[in-house]
Order: sequence, then structure tokens, then C-alpha cells
Amino acid sequence: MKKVTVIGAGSFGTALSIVLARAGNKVNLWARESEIAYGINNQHRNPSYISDVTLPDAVVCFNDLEKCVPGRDMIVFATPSHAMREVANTVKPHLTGEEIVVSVAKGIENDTFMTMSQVLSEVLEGVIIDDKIGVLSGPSHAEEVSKFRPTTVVATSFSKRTAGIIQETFMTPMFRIYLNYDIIGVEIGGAVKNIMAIAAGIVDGASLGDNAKAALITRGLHEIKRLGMRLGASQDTFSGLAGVGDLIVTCTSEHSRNRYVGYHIGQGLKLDDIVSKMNMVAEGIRTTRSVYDWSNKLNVEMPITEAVYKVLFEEKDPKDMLYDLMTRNPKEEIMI
Ligand SMILES: NC(=O)C1=CN([C@@H]2O[C@H](COP(=O)(O)OP(=O)(O)OC[C@H]3O[C@@H](n4cnc5c(N)ncnc54)[C@H](OP(=O)(O)O)[C@@H]3O)[C@@H](O)[C@H]2O)C=CC1
Ligand SMILES: O=C(CO)COP(=O)(O)O
Repeated sequence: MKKVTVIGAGSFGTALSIVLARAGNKVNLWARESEIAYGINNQHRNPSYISDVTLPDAVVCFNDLEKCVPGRDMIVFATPSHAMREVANTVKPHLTGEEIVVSVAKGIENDTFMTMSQVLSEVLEGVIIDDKIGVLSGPSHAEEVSKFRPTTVVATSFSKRTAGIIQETFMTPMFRIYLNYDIIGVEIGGAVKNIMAIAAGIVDGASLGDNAKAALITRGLHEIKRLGMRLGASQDTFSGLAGVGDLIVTCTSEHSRNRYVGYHIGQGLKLDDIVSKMNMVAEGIRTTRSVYDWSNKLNVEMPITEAVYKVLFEEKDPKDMLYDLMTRNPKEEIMI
């Protein structure tokens, strides 16, 4: 049994706190809103996220970091990637250096192009060594995880020991964890699939058909792999849960927020109008900006990312997106 604090009582932080409690750990959950802490502690429900789920007594929610971070074995960051730097900075003064720190966020920081473990490593330097940082990622929609639907993910870290401790701490019969030591590959897979899910949503929303969707997923995987391998990732990771596994679930699931954004764009709605009606984060929007800029800088060809970027940020008509992709120069299928 470990003492674990989950930072961020959104959909995934709430779902993971249920898993961690089910796995026998003592769980603190930090919410930035006091009403969420009140709802969880008094009604065993998160009033704002996955509110149809009952939380176990073993999850105690706080909105004061001082009360829930010191003296823990593991800190799990479940806030969105654009908030990771700010949140890690506020958590840092409460850490001793003994904790294992885990990111479950799927995104790439704008401007720095850092993955979340890299942001944690930079912000927590001097307190947490890199070997104590890890990542949990894979096909795992909060709505299903919280209801004990069978889910499999990977744990990764700079250190095999840390990855093993993460595996041990989260594992339950309905939440199975594999080890994978390719941290960059796991993080690129988790972040970039969100761009492909927006594209898949556009395909569905604009009724472009199942052939187009299959092509999109397949070529999307190729694109994720191309960026990942350029950054030193292992090709095999992209055939695994953090690669094709998460890509499939996010491009096809009714629960995916990124697919939802794409779907409504495909239906002709404007990005700002879609986002203003959502209470949850669709990481792929910001990640499209990061990856588009980054791929240009690295000279990595990412045509789907470029197409999504133009639809999201340059008001390109989504119906033209697939046409543009289809009419690119003829080429060989396998070119990394
Ligand atoms: N939902 C899912 O199925 C999965 C999500 N993930 C990843 O987990 C991460 C979190 O996603 P998810 O829980 O779904 O997101 P939600 O939108 O459901 O919740 C976001 C949470 O982060 C908090 N938050 C937002 N901005 C800040 C900030 N600046 N400072 C502090 N807290 C902040 C929100 O607080 P408040 O309520 O006060 O706004 C809320 O608790 C994302 O990177 C996502 O990609 C990974 C796997 C599955
Ligand atoms: O990463 C996820 C599932 O594995 C969640 O995807 P969405 O953010 O698109 O809902």
C-alpha cells in the first residue's frame, strides 16, 4: 500500500484516484475548486467531472496542497499539459525528493516543445531526480476507467525500478499495466494521437466515410512514428498501447473530447464556439500548434498535422482537408 496524491480532480484525476484506491492505496486528490473537494468528501461524487460515478471512502479530496502533498510516496500529475509547468511549480515546495512523480497528461508544451516528463524534470530539478519521474499512458478514457471497464496502459520512466513501482501501485484486475522503457515514444504517441483524433472527428462530422477514417488512422500512425523516431523513440512503441492502441480509441470513441472537437468542425461549427461549450480539455488543439511548429523546425513531414493546423487556426474549410491530403504527390507507403 502506498500513499499517493493525485493533482487535478478533472475527469482523469478522479478516475485514477478510484483505481488507486481499488488497488489498495491511500489516496489524496487535490482539486483547485473547494466545491469539488466538498462534493467528493461529503457526497462521494465529483460535481463537475464524471459526476455519475461514486468515489470510494479511501479517496479524500483537498484544495490545499500543503495538506495533501507532504509525506507521500507518489505524486500523480493529472492536470492538462498547458498547466503542467505552473502546477508543478506550486507543488515543488511541498516535495522532499523521496516521492515518485508521474505524469498522465498527454500534450507537448507550446514554444518549448517539451514533453510532460521533460517539463517535470526541468521544474522539479534540485528536488526530484530524473530517475524518479515516470509516465502512465495508453487507451484509457476516464468514463470507462472509473467504471472498472477493462483497461490496459503502459508505465514508463527513465528508471526501470520507478516504472515497476508505478506498475505495482496502479495495477488492479481491471487496470492492467505493461512496462515500456521508451519514455519519449510513449509521450509522443499519447500527445500526437490527439491531433489525429481531431482529424478523425472531422472525417466523421463531414461524413467522408469509413475508408477515409481507416486511411486517416493508418497514415496518422505513420506520421506519429516519423516524428517519434526522429526524436529517438523506438518504432515498436508505436505498435503498442501508447501508440496504435491510444490512436484507435481516441479516433473512434464516443468519449473522446478531441474527436468531439473535430466532429463539430466537420459539421461546420467554429472552433471557439465548440470549445466555449466544453467543460473538459481537448489537448489536441494546443498540441496541433506545438507539433506543427516543431515538425517545421525539425523538417519532419507531417501532412495530417499540417491539415488540422490549417483547419483549426487558418479557417481552412474542413471539406478541403481530405481533398488536399488525397492530392499530394504520389509516393511510397513506407517512408520514415
Ligand atoms: N479524460 C481522459 O479520459 C484522459 C485524460 N488524459 C489526460 O489527462 C490530462 C487531464 O485531463 P482530464 O482530467 O481529462 O481533463 P479535464 O478537463 O476533465 O479536467 C482538467 C482538470 O485540470 C484542472 N486544471 C485546469 N487548468 C488548471 C490550472 N491552470 N491549474 C490547476 N488545475 C488546472 C481542472 O480544474 P478546474 O475544474 O478547476 O478547471 C480539472 O481538475 C490531460 O492531459 C488528458 O489528455 C489521459 C488519459 C485519459
Ligand atoms: O487520451 C485519452 C484516452 O486514452 C482521452 O482522449 P480525449 O482527450 O480525446 O478524450
